[in-house]
Amino acid sequence: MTTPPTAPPEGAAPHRSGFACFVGRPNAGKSTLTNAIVGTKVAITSSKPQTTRTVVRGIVHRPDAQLVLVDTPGLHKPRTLLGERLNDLVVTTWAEVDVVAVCFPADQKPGPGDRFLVDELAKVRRTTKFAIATKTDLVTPEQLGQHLLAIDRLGRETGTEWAEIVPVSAVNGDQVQLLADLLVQRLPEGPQLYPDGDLTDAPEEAIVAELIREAALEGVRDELPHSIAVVVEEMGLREGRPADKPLLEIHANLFVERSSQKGIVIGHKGSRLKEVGTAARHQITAMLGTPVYLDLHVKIAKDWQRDPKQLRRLGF
Ligand SMILES: Nc1nc2c(ncn2[C@@H]2O[C@H](COP(=O)(O)OP(=O)(O)OP(=O)(O)O)[C@@H](O)[C@H]2O)c(=O)[nH]1
Repeated sequence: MTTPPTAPPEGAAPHRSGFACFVGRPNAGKSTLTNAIVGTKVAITSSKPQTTRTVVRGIVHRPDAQLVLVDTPGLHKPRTLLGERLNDLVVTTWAEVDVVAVCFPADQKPGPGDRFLVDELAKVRRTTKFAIATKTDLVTPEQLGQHLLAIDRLGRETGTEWAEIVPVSAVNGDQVQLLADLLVQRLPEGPQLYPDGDLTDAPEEAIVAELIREAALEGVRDELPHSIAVVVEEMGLREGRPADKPLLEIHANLFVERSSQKGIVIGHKGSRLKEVGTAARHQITAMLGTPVYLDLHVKIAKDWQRDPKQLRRLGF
């Protein structure tokens, strides 16, 4: 029997591929760790990731594996129905990835916010859970020991089984490679999900556009399966705001193909567009950590999916 050309050489470890996501309180060190694992160039793909509600933050390409790091919006104690629905969305995403890694900064004791997050995570049965003690360079070995014990305790108290508890410092690179290896070990066998070259610098505009598109598709996916495109026209911090009260101002256009679709997106007297705006705003705020002013306009780009010029304009 001949071996198919795609099979790994005999004795070689099988190629693995899959998704992991870092979660944790604001400032836990998630982005810095992502950068450390992926390399200096954090990447995002233009193609749609397999999981629907996530944004690809970076891709680790290795001969033996492809590890795709995705972002989910932050989890918050829900005060409103929308808040609850956003949290449900996060939990759904956790169920779609292979590993969720909770970051606990070593210079802070795990608190009620961490417990809430871990409690929610515990509901996601199948996904592998890692605990990461981040910023280990900021504490003494004794303090780190206490921290690891606290993480272990939190796991037991919430019924969460940590597959690994890994201390890392993204700043001095300590244990970052080990963490990458441990994550890869938990990925299923599978081919590369993205081509090697499929990386560009991560523009926050792309993330924002994707979040708006997701919000706009919510509930109308069947009616408008692929007809919505979003382009962020302008995005920047509003000038003249105090440093501790930044406001991210975003102007975006939502393109549909026909006027009937415009009606669906806008809704009765604009009610639906308002909901879309609110949901997107919450998502963007949760993702980027800055309060957002979002200005959304719906436009028709006739049959954009069939028009190469329009497609380019819309970033495809
Ligand atoms: N000393 C030290 N500082 C770190 C380390 N990792 C991150 N930091 C710092 O901690 C702060 C927060 O790091 P981020 O990576 O932005 O944290 P984050 O979890 O992505 O934050 P949000 O985007 O707010 O959720 C930054 O000032 C980092 O420089 C580390 O390993 N050691």
